[in-house]
Amino acid sequence: MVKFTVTKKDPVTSARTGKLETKHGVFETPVFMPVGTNATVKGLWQEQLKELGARIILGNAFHLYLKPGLEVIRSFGGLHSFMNWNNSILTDSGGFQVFSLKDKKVLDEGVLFKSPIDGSKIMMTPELSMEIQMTLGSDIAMAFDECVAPELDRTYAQESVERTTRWAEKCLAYHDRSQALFGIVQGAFYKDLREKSAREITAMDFDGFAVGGLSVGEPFEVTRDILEFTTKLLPEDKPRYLMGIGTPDMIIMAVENGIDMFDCVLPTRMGRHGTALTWSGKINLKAARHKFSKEPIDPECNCKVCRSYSKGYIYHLFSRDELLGKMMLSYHNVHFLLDFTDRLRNAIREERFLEFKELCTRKQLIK
Ligand SMILES: CC#C[C@H]1NC(N)=Nc2cc3[nH]c(NC)nc3cc21
Repeated sequence: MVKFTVTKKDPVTSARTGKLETKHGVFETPVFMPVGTNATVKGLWQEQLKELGARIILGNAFHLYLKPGLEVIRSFGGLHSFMNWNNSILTDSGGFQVFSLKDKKVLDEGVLFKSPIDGSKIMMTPELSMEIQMTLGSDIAMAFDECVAPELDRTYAQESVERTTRWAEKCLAYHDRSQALFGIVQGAFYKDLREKSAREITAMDFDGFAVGGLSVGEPFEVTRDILEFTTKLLPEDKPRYLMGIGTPDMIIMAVENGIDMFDCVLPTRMGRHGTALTWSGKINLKAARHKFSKEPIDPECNCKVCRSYSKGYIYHLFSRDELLGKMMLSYHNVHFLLDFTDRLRNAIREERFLEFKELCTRKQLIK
């Protein structure tokens, strides 16, 4: 179970702060959750995540079911002890991952696909997704949903919303509630389908609600419009989670619309490719202009990388494709987003949210 309380509401916007308690600790929201798909946040080890202040990370039912598999996870007594992480974990259900596989078949009982690891046939069902997540022992599990490409026609989008609702009912019927269970609202970019999905999913006994299927390449204004519409349909007293977002402009927009939780692979993915997030925007550490720079990545950042290493050194590491360069930028970017979210939370608490948003606009962190 999770205990969620709203602790402060912004007087002007839907932004709020909250407190979320799981059996692995208490943390404040809005919260950024680093993604640790294969039981690792790529490029950082758990002590570094802890020192950066990460209080909850993501795992993934689909990936962990394929490898190392449930037998190994069971033998370690769950994901927390397997990866030696004693803060909170949210596991995704696999819905999004199976959706991205090319040769899959969506049936009423679930999704039939070939394992990308050994080609074996697997039927991922709502029940199997729940079994996997209960075995992982995460603090928060996600319902198994059908993810569709947003450009799909309305007819299929409607069928998919109906399937996601039926699968949500199966998840609730099967789950033993040994962990919190969140429902996921779908409906692509159709407001009437978003309303239908929100009405059906929030009528069920979930501990929190996620909005899926946004920030998949659509214009920012479309994301904002659909998110504003959908979030208003979610109960105020339960956590609201926007899946898969994590750039400063998306975070500000999501929080302004009442979102409490968000996750994104971007900080570590961008880190591995040489891009750093800074308080004056993104910089590419592979650019030759940094070759002789004695400066830190970001003079406004107090992370260990910015306190000890120069852009010139990191440029050199990337020029030799050295592992350490990727690790340093991943560390810095995760720190940046956790620090950004901390400052955002403080701004809401002190009724300075719009001031903070204005500061981010001036710094060209957001549009
Ligand atoms: C359609 C849909 C949907 C959501 N369903 C589940 N189970 N997980 C997700 C993970 C995501 N990551 C990103 N990144 C952009 N978007 C996501 C959306 C979902």
